[in-house]
Amino acid sequence: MTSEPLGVFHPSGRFYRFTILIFISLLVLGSYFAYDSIGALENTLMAELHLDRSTIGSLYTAYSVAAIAIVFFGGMLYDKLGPRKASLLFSVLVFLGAVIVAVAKGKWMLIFGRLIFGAGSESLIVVQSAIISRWFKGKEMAMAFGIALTLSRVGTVFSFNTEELIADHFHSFRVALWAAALLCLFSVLCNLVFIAMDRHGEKVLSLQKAEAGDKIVFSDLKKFTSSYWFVVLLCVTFYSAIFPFTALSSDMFHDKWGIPNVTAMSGGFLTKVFYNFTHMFNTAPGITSITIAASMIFAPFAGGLVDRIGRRASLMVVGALIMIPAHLLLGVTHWNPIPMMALLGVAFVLVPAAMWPSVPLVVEEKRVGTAFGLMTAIQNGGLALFPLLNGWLRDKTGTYTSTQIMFSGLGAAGLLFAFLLLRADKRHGGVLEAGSGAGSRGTELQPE
Ligand SMILES: N[C@@H](Cc1c[nH]cn1)C(=O)NCC(=O)O
Repeated sequence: MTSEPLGVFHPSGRFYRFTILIFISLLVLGSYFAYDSIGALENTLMAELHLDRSTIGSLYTAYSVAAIAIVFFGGMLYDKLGPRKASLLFSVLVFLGAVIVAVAKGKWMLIFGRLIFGAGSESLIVVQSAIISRWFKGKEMAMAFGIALTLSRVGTVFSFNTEELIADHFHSFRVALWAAALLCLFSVLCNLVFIAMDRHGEKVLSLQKAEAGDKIVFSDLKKFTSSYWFVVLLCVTFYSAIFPFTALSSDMFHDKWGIPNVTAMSGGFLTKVFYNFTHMFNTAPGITSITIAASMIFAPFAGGLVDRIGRRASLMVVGALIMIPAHLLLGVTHWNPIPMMALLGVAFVLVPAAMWPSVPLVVEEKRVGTAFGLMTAIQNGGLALFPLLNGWLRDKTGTYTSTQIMFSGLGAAGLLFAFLLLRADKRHGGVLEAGSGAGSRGTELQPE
């Protein structure tokens, strides 16, 4: 009997797998754009809505508080709906939250919008991680995470480089916030394509029904090894020194170095966008986005490298180490900030590329959902606290020196956790340091 050749677009093939990856990545494009639209528009928002920096920080805090609550209590919802319906529900929440932010008349409505937005957005990111693990298990997993990060970062980089421009061009910051909401709607449409492809793939490949992504199963907590906990601790310290920093860094570049928010340029809107991108190093939000652009460009290559050489814990050590001088020099010197932002960019390439794909390697397969959910909840604890502290310290002291020392300290704590991870991984057989072929999925791991 001759077997039918499988088409190029068969769910078991690479082409199908990577196409589905594109849509699962675009699922969060809008939310990444909208997440940082606050940071990108901070000077305009502060002027137009009479907000202080602590309030800008509190908009990030509201996002993370909602995220922590939903990740802990949203488990039942996942159980009932499954990730496809849940992803749809959460992407609609993201869109709704972005709309509320766009129409908000003052601080409290903005905070309410960010709460709704955060509840949807972080859950969507966890579903995304669980789906990537499911489609790329034992395949190009770190590279897949890298590609997903790249497409997410496109949202962030565009946010920092177009939002002020949109507000400036249309003489209204609301148009810029509506642009963010529209992009969230685009992500809802991408979600529909992903759902169709995932359902088809599941049927054709007789895949196990997709499990709930992020339900926290409390009895699982004591089953996790120290390697997992060190990854989580590094995650919270590392990201607390990145996103809360970028939330206000455009203001720092404007305030401390006098760098403008948009380039003075006449012409049509698209000409201005193009000019702004090509002169990214001349604007405060553009300089903020250097770090993110580095991660956007290099994440898939770093992921491919991690798949091949392993050395995940060592790369996390290097990334955390680089962060310490980069933040410190931004705080205590008046040197050109671009090289420091580039250094932070290197850290932002290395650590996420090695960290997120490490999770499925250090926990048992059936606990991957819990592991990602818990890590996201704890990460958001830092993302809730540090933007507030950043804004508060800046408002109190009148400079960003103390906040930069704080971020540098977070880098030092991250370095300590990365070293402890390296040591714990040695004890657990070096699964994180192993390259392709040599690494196991850690199913034999036992709690200490
Ligand atoms: N939990 C997110 C936070 C975020 C940033 N922008 C939108 N949400 C996260 O940490 N994602 C991983 C990453 O490296 O961006």
